[in-house]
Amino acid sequence: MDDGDEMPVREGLGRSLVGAIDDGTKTVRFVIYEAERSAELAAHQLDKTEVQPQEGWYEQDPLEILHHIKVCAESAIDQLTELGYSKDDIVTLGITNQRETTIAWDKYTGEPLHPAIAWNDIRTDSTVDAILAKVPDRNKNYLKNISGLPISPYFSALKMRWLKDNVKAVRRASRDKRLLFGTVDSWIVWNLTGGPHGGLHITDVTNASRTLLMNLETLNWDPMLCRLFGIHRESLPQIRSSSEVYGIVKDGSVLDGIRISGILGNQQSALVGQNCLQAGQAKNTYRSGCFLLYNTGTRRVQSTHGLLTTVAYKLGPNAPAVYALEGSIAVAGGAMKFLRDNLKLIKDVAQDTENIAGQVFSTGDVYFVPALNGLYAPYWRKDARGIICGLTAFTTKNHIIRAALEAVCFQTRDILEAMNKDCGMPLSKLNVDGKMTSNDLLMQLQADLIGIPVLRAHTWDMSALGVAIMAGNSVGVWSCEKWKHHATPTDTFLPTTTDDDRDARYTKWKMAVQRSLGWATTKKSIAMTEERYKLLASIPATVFLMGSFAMLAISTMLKNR
Ligand SMILES: Nc1ncnc2c1ncn2[C@@H]1O[C@H](COP(=O)(O)OP(=O)(O)O)[C@@H](O)[C@H]1O
Ligand SMILES: O=P(O)(O)OC[C@H](O)CO
Repeated sequence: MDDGDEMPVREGLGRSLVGAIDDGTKTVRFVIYEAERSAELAAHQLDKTEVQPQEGWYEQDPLEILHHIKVCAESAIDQLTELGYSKDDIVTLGITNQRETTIAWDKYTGEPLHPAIAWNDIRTDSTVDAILAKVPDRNKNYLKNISGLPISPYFSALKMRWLKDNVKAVRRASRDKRLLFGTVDSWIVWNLTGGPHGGLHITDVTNASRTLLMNLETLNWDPMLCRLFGIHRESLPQIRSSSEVYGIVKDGSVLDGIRISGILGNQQSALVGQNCLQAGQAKNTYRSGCFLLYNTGTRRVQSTHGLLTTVAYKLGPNAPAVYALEGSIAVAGGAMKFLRDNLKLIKDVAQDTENIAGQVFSTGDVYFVPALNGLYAPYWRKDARGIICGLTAFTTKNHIIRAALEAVCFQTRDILEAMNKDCGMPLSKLNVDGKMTSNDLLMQLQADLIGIPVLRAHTWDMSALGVAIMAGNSVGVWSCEKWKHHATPTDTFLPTTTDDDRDARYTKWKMAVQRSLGWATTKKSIAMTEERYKLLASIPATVFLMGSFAMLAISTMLKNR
C-alpha cells in the first residue's frame, strides 16, 4: 500500500466479505459477497440521472455517482446486519465501472469542472472527422496498432480534448496545473481515498486501455498519443494492475478503513465473473449496450474485421496482462428504454418487451436498426442513424418491439461473424449475462438467430462479481485460480431454426444496416458545439489536433523512409 496511513485496516473477523461498487451507465450498485461460498449476500442499487443537453450529448453528474455509492453501501450494509454479519466482516472492496466516460476535476478543491461526458456521447464527431481528413486514406484504424482502438468519439482521449478546447474551467485548471482527468474508476478511487487530502489518482489497465492514450504493449501512457491529443501526462492517473491493494477508504463514510484492491472496467469484470479466464473463452453482457469479449490470453490479437483489442485484466503488478478481442454494441437495452421513454410503446422494459413481443410469432419482416448514436463494432459508422424498415399496413407495435429485441441478437451475430474471421475458431456456445438476459424471449431469439446454444448465467450481475473476485484475490480471501474451476450454473437456450432460415433473416438485417448508414452529417454537430460554447472557446476545437496530426504524419513518413 502506498499511503501508509494511520487508519486501521479492517481484517475481518474470520468471515471474509468483499464489497463491490458497480457504476453502470444507468445505475449504481453496491453488492456484498461472501468469498468462501462465492455467494451474494446483500445489494442495493439506485438509478442515475442522465442529462441529454443536446442531441447526441450524454452527461452524468460526478457528485451524484459519489452520493449513490454512499447510499447504496449504507443500505447494503444495513441488510448485512439483519443477516447476522457485521460491516467489519468486509475486508476489501472492488470497483467496476462504465468505461470511457470521462471526468475532469480540480486537484485542490475536488470540484468537477464539467459534468461527466458519457461513453456514448457523440459531441466529438466533428473532431474525429477533422482528424480523419488528415490521416492517410482517412483510415480510422490509424492508431490501432498502438492502442487497439479505432479513432471514434467513443474513447476518452477525444472527450478530454473536447473538454480542454471548450470548457474554460478545464483550460484554466490545466494552465494552473490543477487539472485531473480520469475515467469513473479514477474519480471514485480518488474521492474514496481522501480526495484533495491525498486521494490516489490511479486507474487500472483495463480502463486505461479504453482511452486511446495507452500503449497496449508497454501498458503505459504512450507519449506520442498524449502529444497527439494534447493531454499532459501529469493530468492523467497512474496505471496500475487490476488486482492489488491500492489504498484504503478514508472519506468519512461507512466504508472507512476498508482496503481497495480491485479495479476493472465493467465488461472485463463480467468476463472474470463469467469465469472466462482462459484463452478461447468468451461472454456477452446485455445491459444498456452489449459487449462481447473473447479472451485471447497473453496474445494481442489485432482485428482486421472491426473489433477492438483491449486489456482483459492484469492479476497483479508483476503478472502479465491478459488481452481480449471486443465487439462493442452501443445500443442494446438502451433501445428498450427508447421504446418506453421516446416512443411510449411500452411502460415496463422488462415485462412489456417480453409479453407484447411474444404476442406475435415474427416481426412481420420489420427490422429496427437502433443506431441512435451511430454504429459501433464492427461498422464504426458514426454517420449511421436509427431506422425501422419493412413497415406495412399489417405492422403493429408488437412487431416493432420484437424487432427491437431481434436487433440486439443480429448485432451479436455481426460481432460473432467478425470474431470468427479474426480468430478462425467459431464459438460453439455463447455465455451471456446482464440484466436484459432475464428476458426469456430475447434469449430464445438469440439462440435462433446465431444457431448456437446460449448459456444464461443464473446471476445476471457478473460485473460486480468479477471485480469482487479480483479484489478478494489480491488480499487472499478469494482465488482466481480456484474460480477457473468453478461451475457457473446456467440455463440453456437451444436454437430451433434452420441454417437457411437464419441466414435469410441475417441477409435482410444487413440490408437494413446498409440503409441506416450515411444518414447523419457532421455539419450539425459543429453548429451545435459552437452554439453552446461560442463564448468559451478561444481556439477552434480541431486546431490543436490538426497541428499534432500533421506532426504525426510527418514523423511516420520519416520513420518509413
Ligand atoms: N427483461 C428485460 N428485457 C429487455 N430489456 C431489459 C430487461 N431488463 C432490463 N432491460 C434493459 O437493459 C438495460 C439494463 O441496464 P442496467 O444493467 O440497469 O444498466 P447499465 O447500462 O447501467 O449497466 C436497460 O437499458 C433496460 O432498458
Ligand atoms: O454501463 P454499461 O453496462 O452499459 O457498460 C458501458 C460500457 O462499459 C461502455 O464501454
